[in-house]
Amino acid sequence: MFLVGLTGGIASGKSTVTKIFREDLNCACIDADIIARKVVEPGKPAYKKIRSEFGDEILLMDGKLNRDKLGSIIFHDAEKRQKLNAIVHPAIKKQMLWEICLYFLKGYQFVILDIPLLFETKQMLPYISFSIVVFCHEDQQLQRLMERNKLSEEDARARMRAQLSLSEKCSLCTYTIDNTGSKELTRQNVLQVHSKLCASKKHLFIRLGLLLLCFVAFGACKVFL
Ligand SMILES: CC(C)(COP(=O)(O)OP(=O)(O)OC[C@H]1O[C@@H](n2cnc3c(N)ncnc32)[C@H](O)[C@@H]1O)[C@@H](O)C(=O)NCCC(=O)NCCS
Ligand SMILES: Nc1ncnc2c1ncn2[C@@H]1O[C@H](COP(=O)(O)OP(=O)(O)OP(=O)(O)O)[C@@H](O)[C@H]1O
Repeated sequence: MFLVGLTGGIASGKSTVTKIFREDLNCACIDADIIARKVVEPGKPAYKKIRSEFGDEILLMDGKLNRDKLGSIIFHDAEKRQKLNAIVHPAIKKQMLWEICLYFLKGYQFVILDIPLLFETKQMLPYISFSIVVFCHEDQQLQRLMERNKLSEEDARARMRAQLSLSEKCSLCTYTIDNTGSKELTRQNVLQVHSKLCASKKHLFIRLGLLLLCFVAFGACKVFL
C-alpha cells in the first residue's frame, strides 16, 4: 500500500475532490479536518489543553469548543495559531496513522489523505508517495470561502494568509487537479489522476521492501539467537 497526500488552499475544493475519490471511485480516504474535530471533543486530552491555553471563553454553553470564536482568534494571531497547532497536530497524526493501519489490513492499493496543511507542517510528508494539489483561482477561492463560511472579505483573507499560497503548493506536488470550472469538469480531472495512481507499481515495491526486511530480520534472529 502507498499513501497519497491531497491538499490545496482553504476552500479550493479538497473535500469536493475527496468525495469523488471516496464515493465515485471507492477509494480509501482519510480527512484530517474530520479527525481534527474528533480529537478536540470534550474529555479528550487535546480539549483539556486547549481549554487551559485559551480559557473558558472559547467554549459553548454545552462545553464543546466554539469553533467560530477559536477560528476568529487563531486566524488573526500567528502565535496563538502556533499554540493551537502544537496541541492538535500531534493528536491528528496519531489518529491518522492508526486509521492508515486499518486500511492497510483491508488490503487497499493506496490511501488518500486529505490534509490541508500537508506542506506547511510537513508531518506526514515522509510517508507520502504522491501529492495532489486541488487548485482554483484566488478570487474564486475567496468567493467560495466567503459564501460557504459566511465570512467578511477581511476574515476570509486572514484565513487564506494562514497557509502557503496555492501557486507555492502547486510547485511542490506530483499532480494538480484543476477546480476552476464546474464540478463535473473537476470530476473528469479527478478520473485522470485516479488512473495514474492505479497504474503506479509503488505498492509492489513497498511490499517487496517489507518482505526483504522480514527476511533480514529473520536471518538476524537465526544468527543471534
Ligand atoms: C480553528 C478551528 C477551530 C476553526 O474551525 P472551523 O470549523 O471554522 O474550520 P475547519 O476545522 O472546518 O477548517 C477549515 C479549513 O481551515 C483551514 N485551517 C484549519 N486550521 C488551520 C490552521 N491551524 N492553519 C491554517 N489553516 C487552517 C484548513 O484549510 C481547513 O480545511 C479549526 O480549524 C482547528 O481546530 N484548527 C486547528 C487544527 C488544524 O490545523 N486543522 C487543519 C487540519 S490539519
Ligand atoms: N467547481 C466548483 N464550482 C463551484 N463551487 C465549488 C466548486 N468546488 C467547490 N465548490 C464549493 O466551494 C466551497 C469549498 O469547497 P470545499 O469544501 O470542497 O473546499 P475545501 O478545500 O475542502 O475547504 P476547506 O479548506 O475549508 O476544508 C464549497 O461550498 C463547495 O461546494
